[in-house]
Amino acid sequence: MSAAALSVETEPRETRRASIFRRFVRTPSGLVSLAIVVAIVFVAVLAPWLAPYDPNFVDLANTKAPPSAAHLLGGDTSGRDILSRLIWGARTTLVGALVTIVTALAVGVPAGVASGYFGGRLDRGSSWVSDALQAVPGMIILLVVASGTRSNFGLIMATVGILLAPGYFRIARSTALTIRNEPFIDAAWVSGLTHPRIIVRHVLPGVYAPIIIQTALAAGIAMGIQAGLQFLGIGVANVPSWGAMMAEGFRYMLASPLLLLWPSLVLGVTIAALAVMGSTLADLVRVRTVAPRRTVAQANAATASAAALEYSSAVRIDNLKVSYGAETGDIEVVHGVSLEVAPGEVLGIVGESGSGKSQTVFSILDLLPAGGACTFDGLWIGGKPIHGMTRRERARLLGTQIGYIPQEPMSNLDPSYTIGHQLVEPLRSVHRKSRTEARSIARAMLARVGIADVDRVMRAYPHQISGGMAQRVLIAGAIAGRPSLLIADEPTTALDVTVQAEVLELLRELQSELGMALVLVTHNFGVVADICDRVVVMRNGAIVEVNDVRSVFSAPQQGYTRELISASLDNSETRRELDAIHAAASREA
Ligand SMILES: Nc1ncnc2c1ncn2[C@@H]1O[C@H](COP(=O)(O)OP(=O)(O)OP(=O)(O)O)[C@@H](O)[C@H]1O
Repeated sequence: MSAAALSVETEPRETRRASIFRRFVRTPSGLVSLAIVVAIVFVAVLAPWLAPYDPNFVDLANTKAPPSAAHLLGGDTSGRDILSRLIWGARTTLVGALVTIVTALAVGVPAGVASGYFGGRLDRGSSWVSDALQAVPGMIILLVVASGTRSNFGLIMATVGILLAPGYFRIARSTALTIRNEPFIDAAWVSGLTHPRIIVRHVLPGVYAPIIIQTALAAGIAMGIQAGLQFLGIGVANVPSWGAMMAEGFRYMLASPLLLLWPSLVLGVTIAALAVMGSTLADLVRVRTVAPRRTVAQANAATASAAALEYSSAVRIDNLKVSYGAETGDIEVVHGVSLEVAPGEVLGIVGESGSGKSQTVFSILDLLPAGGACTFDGLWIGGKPIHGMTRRERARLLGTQIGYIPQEPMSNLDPSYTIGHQLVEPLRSVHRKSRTEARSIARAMLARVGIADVDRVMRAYPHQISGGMAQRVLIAGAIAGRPSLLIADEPTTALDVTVQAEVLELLRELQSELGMALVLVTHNFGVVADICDRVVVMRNGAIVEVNDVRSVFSAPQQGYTRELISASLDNSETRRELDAIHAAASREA
């Protein structure tokens, strides 16, 4: 591992946002639409200074007058200056759209994010409400609200916001659902972050781009609805509005077509500019869409019959059973597994694919996939009984007492944040360190796991570092809280052969230096021989053999264990072989 692996230049988050803005204004459609929207906002804000006349000032000599030097757009049917009314109408239109958007955002986004993130009954309930809202006839609701509130325009526009909220709900829900299933969310949870913090730090940044796009489009829709209502005569008569001007123009369309043309033109151009702005942004912003992986499941309450005894073990689980619901009934995939790891001991859990290794450690971590449920007679972590604890209490052990190193390093890091941020955040929120202290611990941890160029890695985004480096970063994060138990689920499987040896060596060093118990899930007996004190062999969801490593190799009790050992040693490199490969590679370099 060297700093050379960090060849790509680092690009801070702000720079990326700035580059989207630059690309947006470089496209002709982006530049023109933005210029129009900014101009309308400018006119609305400065209406009292820009309007040449009072918008309600009646000059009978100016009735239906054509454009002139004194009245650039002419006069309306009451002799009021059309330009002044259009300028003030911009203000009414923008304020109305703002009320709608703020309401729709405030209702739709939190509900959508919570629904997608937490799922379950909350999701079903909120989705039902959202579908119901979409099914109601909006115009009738608006007319009822208008008559019931004596045309209170603020309330009417807020009602439009509620009717538009399902659009925001759907976008926020689907984005949160996608992000929720990313491994880095589980990794954040395992590092001890709370749900609100994960939502704010990891989910909302993914939601904001599609929401901005939706807002541009919804603002146009809100203006259209507002004009439609004003066209029907809903609104305050002495407040100039584009919709009311259109209604008046419509009545005199044949005799004085300009009366209809001006308000239609400004409304049409504004809505079109917002629509173009939204679609240009949508083209530029790449919204992450990743296939769902796994979600945290509700573990069944333990059928804990064991007394609340304390043990001196780092972890002990008795009679673990894991099952998944299927149409034909529950399918049990782990059948009564019991194991115990002493403080400072390294236990390997080995077995072929599908033997139940990951399900066993996920049960200990309370991270079973959706649909999975586990029962056990007792679970103790750090000697303390865990059965009977709430999920929240169990979650507090993650990142403090238990560290977790996942299989795929890259997908367990949030691509939107720098490595430094992802290491510092749990230290600040879980371990209550100050920013400076957290940064210095993160730097020290990175140096400890063998990262040469700590400063650059702190500033780098996950895609700018290699897989081996990402795994070192995750190891640094897992040990930062000084856990007494470290669980590593095939931590080297996704890495190059040469890097695998280095990462194993690092794990071994850290384990003995920090005196942690280590549970290492692997399918490779070479890894077991290299690092473990004791090994549990699993097959078809059950333990078939438990022994110390020396005995397992010298006198395996089961034919299955013998097969696994010979398959591992035939097909894959032991660490010594890996070391030899690595040494040769270094000599050549
Ligand atoms: N989400 C799920 N739904 C249903 N069954 C599952 C699910 N996840 C795992 N299983 C089943 O549980 C059993 C044990 O899987 P587990 O992931 O623990 O295997 P493993 O030994 O860790 O394998 P690998 O080395 O491939 O990760 C398998 O039969 C698998 O099909």
